[in-house]
Amino acid sequence: MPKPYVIIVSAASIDGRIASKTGYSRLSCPFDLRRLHEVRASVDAIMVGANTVINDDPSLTPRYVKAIKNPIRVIIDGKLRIPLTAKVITNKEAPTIIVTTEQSDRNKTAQLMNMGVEVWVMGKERVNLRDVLEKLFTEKGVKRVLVEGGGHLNWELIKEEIADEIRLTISPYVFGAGTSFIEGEGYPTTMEGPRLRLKSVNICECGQEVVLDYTIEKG
Ligand SMILES: NC(=O)c1ccc[n+]([C@@H]2O[C@H](COP(=O)([O-])OP(=O)(O)OC[C@H]3O[C@@H](n4cnc5c(N)ncnc54)[C@H](O)[C@@H]3O)[C@@H](O)[C@H]2O)c1
Ligand SMILES: Nc1nc(=O)c(N)c(NC[C@H](O)[C@H](O)[C@H](O)COP(=O)(O)O)[nH]1
Repeated sequence: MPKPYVIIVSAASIDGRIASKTGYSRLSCPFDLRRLHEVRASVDAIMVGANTVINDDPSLTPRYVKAIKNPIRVIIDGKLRIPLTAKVITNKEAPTIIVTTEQSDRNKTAQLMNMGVEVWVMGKERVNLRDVLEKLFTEKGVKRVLVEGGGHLNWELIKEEIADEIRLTISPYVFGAGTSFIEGEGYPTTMEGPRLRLKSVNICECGQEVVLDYTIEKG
């Protein structure tokens, strides 16, 4: 089945953390944020996990650049934990789809739908991310997806061999603990994980951050 091209973009400390142990996650400099918004403007959908919405309350709009359209916001939230006050729900600048499972509260589903949000139930206990991408492709015409984390969602997309490209900015900070860029049960050796191919390395305009771009080899 066809699926969209999937790019994961994050910023990490030099020890690979995208958030500290207290959930602090502002790592990108203004130049890097602008670069992130350029990617937002180039995609049809932006996907994040529930914890990223709960922690950061992002708008997920490409507002730092001139964009032709606002991409669809796709929130993966197996138990419908995100608050009804989240900007992805209350801010109507872009459509939002929340993807959940049969575990979620039906009342909350109804409330969300009343608030103009599309809710997709796609799985008994876990959302099947490949199905979500195929549905986005076939029903919404989504050809390119930007994934903005967090670590657990990133892991699932890597594990399921769904991600096509990784753009990781290394910022000049150390957290020593917290959420890793890719956070899951992990691979025992380099043999089990995906093979990455370096596409480009750039020093950010701020002079302190390094932007790594890797494609993920298939098969
Ligand atoms: N620095 C950065 O670039 C950056 C980017 C994004 C997020 N963050 C930070 O990362 C942290 C969040 O990361 P995280 O790893 O804790 O969470 P996450 O954002 O990856 O969300 C994980 C949650 O999403 C839901 N989910 C994901 N996949 C699912 C599936 N297949 N089925 C059902 N539900 C699913 C579940 O509720 C799960 O608990 C936050 O602190 C945020 O600030 C940093
Ligand atoms: N590339 C990147 N660098 C960061 O330093 C950071 N914190 C994120 N995090 C991604 C996550 O989705 C955030 O919540 C949004 O970056 C905030 O999104 P808004 O500007 O509010 O739309 N991403």
